[in-house]
Amino acid sequence: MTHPSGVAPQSFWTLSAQALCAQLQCTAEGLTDAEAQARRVQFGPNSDAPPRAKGLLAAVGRRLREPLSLILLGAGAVSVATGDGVGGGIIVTILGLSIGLDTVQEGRANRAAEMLRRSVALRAEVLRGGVFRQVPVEEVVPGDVMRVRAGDIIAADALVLDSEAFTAGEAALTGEPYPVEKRPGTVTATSPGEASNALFRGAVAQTGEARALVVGTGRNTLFGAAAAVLGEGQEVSAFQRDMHAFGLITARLTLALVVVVLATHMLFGRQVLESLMFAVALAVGLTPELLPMITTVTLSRGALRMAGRKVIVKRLAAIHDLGAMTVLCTDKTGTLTSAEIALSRSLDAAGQDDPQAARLGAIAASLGGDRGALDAALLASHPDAALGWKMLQRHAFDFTRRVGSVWAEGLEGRLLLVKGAPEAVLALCTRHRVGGAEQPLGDAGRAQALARVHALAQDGLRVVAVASRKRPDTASAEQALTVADETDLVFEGLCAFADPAKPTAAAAIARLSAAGVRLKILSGDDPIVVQRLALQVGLPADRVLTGADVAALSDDALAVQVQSVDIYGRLAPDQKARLVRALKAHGAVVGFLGDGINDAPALKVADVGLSVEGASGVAQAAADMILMASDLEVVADGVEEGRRTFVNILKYVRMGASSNFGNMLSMAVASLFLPFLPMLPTQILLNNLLYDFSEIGIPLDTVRPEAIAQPQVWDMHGLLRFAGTMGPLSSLFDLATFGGLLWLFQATPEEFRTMWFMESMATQILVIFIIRTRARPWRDLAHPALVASSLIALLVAMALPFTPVGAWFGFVAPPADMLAGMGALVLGYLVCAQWLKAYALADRSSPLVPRR
Ligand SMILES: Nc1ncnc2c1ncn2[C@@H]1O[C@H](COP(=O)(O)OP(=O)(O)OP(=O)(O)O)[C@@H](O)[C@H]1O
Ligand SMILES: [Mg+2]
Repeated sequence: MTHPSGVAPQSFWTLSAQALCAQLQCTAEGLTDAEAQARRVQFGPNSDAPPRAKGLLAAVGRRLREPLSLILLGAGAVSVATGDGVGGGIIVTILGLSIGLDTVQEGRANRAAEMLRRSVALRAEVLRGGVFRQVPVEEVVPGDVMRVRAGDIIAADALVLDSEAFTAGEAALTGEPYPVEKRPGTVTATSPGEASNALFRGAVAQTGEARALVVGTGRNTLFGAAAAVLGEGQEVSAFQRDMHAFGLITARLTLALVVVVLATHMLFGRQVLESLMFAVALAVGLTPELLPMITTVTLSRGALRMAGRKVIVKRLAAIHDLGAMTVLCTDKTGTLTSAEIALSRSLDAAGQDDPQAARLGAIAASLGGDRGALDAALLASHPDAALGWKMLQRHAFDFTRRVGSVWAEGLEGRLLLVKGAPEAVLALCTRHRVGGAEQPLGDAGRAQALARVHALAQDGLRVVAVASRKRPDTASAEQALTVADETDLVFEGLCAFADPAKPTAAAAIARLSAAGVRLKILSGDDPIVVQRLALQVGLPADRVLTGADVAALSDDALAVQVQSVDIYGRLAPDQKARLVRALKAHGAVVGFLGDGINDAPALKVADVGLSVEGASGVAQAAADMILMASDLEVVADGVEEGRRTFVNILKYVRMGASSNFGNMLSMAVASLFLPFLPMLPTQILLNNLLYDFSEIGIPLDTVRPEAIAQPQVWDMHGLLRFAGTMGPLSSLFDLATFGGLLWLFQATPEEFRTMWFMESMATQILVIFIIRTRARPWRDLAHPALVASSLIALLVAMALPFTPVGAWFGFVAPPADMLAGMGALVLGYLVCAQWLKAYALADRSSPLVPRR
């Protein structure tokens, strides 16, 4: 078999199909399963990125290479070398345990998320063993015969074998702004822009259908990099940025603290190795090393729960964005309406009921239609309309001009059939058909026709106008149709479609609005139809903007208008995206829900792109989540899950920012004044491991409805306020502990360390039950898993000093009076924390919280 580089991707279109088949050792009949399998091995998966090492070993290796792990390993080795075998063993064991805990948890979470992602992976249709089958895009191999239809993203570089009205949008690849017609044939030009017989991976099929021979896959394609739309390469979300910023702050604080501690110890002439180990242990204690794991586990758990509620998450971080969403923009058809559009009336140019307009429309839909609902409804009304007709040329429906045409030959001779939005089509008509005869159409006639459209729209009917024209016989069938052909038309009549509101829509909108999510309709349809629908589903519809209005507004003016206007009609695809951008500019977190080719730009721009199963490939590729049922109820469910997920992540962050951080800080400070170390390095590491263990139940924790009633945004100020309140509280009790141990009980260094270990474990672990909720702890019970992980960790910490194992760590069994004192302090701390919590968690007045 020839290597892929045997086919020069730069100019494969200059070769014939036979020549390419010979090179690729295949036929135009496609591959068998066995051949495809072998080629998959030989050529690799059809994806942009080289497969990342995902094995267990790789995951462990990644963690071992982190600076803290390396330092710990070094510290362990030094301990062993200096004769402290037990100390070295403990360090390495603790490191191993914490890496193991992390890897297992995260690995499981990642696998679950990956399975979900795969279930909605884009598919391509290829000929295998003689029949067309849907396979994941990754499995397309050179030699496959692939079928591409309107709305698909083209999965591989391929040579067209046959095509029907097929056009492809290559704007992102070649820069050609308009869809280009693709048909079989020979091309001598080497420039890809002129390769009218070639399909390129990453282009978008706009209309029609084609079969093509795959010649290049994955990175062995002409525009491999530009085709990243197919892959999972994704921008960093606001949530990931915030998490990263938080990580950076803690890392800097940790580093500063460690340097200060180390320098001071040196200055005081303490033992170098011991001071170093102490500083390293502090750093380990301070680092929220579980944050990535907790985040991944919580998010993937959220993704699983969402899957149970019919939302499949493609990009995990988008779960948080969904919970933070303040505005949801949606397309109209299919989400607010049932999408089972049916033709309800066909009118002639004079407004009389007459099937001719629908019949002509059905011919055009049948010969050169898209996979949209309107064409489907036309076809359903006249299934046999196109019998005896054949298409010569077509000009693809253009969502910006809202006109499309087909040049067809049939019973009535050669006719150009044009259909589209009434105002657009009527503007191109100079005549209309009255009683079978063509008559001039003046401004008055056009106004009459538009008034009829208006009346139909008032009844909630969407209207499409149909026009025709004889094309001069001199025009050759080869000559492509252009905009210039769509002039001087004869207005044939109107087709009106019923597209009733979904019965569930109003309730779902009310639910979203109660949850702080404002809905806006961004439609390409007639503003009157959109407005009527808005009223039916309970949206304020007193003001409506059209595409023309939007185009006339400056960015600044638009940013103001979008705040108050919720209904938009006659929008072009890029205007949908512009509105989303305008909303984002004002700090809204914007979701977009849509299913069409015309929705893809807006889906990409939105913070959360939502699409529907069965939507066009471009829309699905641009989306972050796929709804398995096109229903706003499902979105509302997803929003809840997104918020629940975020609340749990925040619990972990808050824990780190208060008790844990406070304890480590107190220890660092104490080490400067005490004549001995307040805790041994191995004890700190153990402390940290047990604390980490206590928190692995957080992703499962329950969340009360009132905690997720409003959009959740990451609020750095709120977090600082929290840390600034709870941190000092923790330090206060640490001071009390130190003082009590030193002066009241005159504890030995060993007793001091043991007590301080026990006290800090108890406070750190137990405070989760206070922090996790705004309510009283006993009114909002934690999930059993969190209770279990916390209590187990606590039990181990409390029992250890009384066991022989404790002695390895340098613990001693403390006397009863010290224990009683400690119990009282822990209780006091928890009571104070509960009391201060209301202040620390006070509602922030963030500008991101939406108006109700
Ligand atoms: N296949 C078609 N043939 C003729 N006209 C069409 C066709 N598709 C769309 N149109 C016209 O273009 C307009 C905009 O298209 P469409 O309504 O699909 O946009 P949209 O933004 O997806 O709308 P919606 O919000 O209803 O989903 C339609 O109202 C109709 O007038
Ligand atoms: Mg639509």
